[in-house]
Amino acid sequence: MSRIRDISQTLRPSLPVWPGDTEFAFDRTWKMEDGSPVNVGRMTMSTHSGTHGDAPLHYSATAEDIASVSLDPYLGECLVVDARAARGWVQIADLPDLGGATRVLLRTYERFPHDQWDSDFTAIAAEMIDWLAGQGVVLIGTDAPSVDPQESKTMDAHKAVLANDMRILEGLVLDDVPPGRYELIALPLKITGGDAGLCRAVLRELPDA
Ligand SMILES: Nc1ccccc1C(=O)C[C@H](N)C(=O)O
Ligand SMILES: [Zn+2]
Ligand SMILES: [Zn+2]
Repeated sequence: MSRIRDISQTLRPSLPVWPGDTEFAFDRTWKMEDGSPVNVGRMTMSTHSGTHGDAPLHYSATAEDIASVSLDPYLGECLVVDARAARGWVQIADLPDLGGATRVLLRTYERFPHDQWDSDFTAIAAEMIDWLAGQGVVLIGTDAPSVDPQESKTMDAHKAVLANDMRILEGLVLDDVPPGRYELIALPLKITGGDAGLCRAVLRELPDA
């Protein structure tokens, strides 16, 4: 059985979220301790909390919601890239030979900031998004909470993703993942009207070529 690497954040009440966004909350509405035959919980959270996939609707008011997008980009072979040397933005020069990979996941953190919000995360240069699209890349993933800087108002990287009809994964946890090729499985929740979908993202080792 090939090894599975969980590259997802854990949803919990102390989960750091985008400044001003909805805090993650979970409580139990049916309790066995109260005589219910089952335990049932409910969650309150932002669509962009934790590890998630953006829908085109997030950055274009007339584009597809997360329930409508094809699942193909979120399933299949990917390349994990160690981009920790990038400063401020990941640029084309920070990339290795992609070897034809169509899904690229970028590690920018030495250690993922599980316990505090990082406003100064490494974004992705829009020119690099365009270049990746030219290389046939259909999905870009990052351990950062966004492909654009936190204070961005122009959302250049998201707009480049839209122009190239690519897909995005954000909030991945890649600390212990050696660079290289893996099978990506990261299916966003199917939410009508959703501007993003929570993912349980995993990587599976590929059989030896
Ligand atoms: N929660 C937010 C609230 C307002 C503005 C951005 C966010 C984000 O989470 C960024 C998002 N993950 C993005 O796709 O860039
Ligand atoms: Zn997002
Ligand atoms: Zn985004």
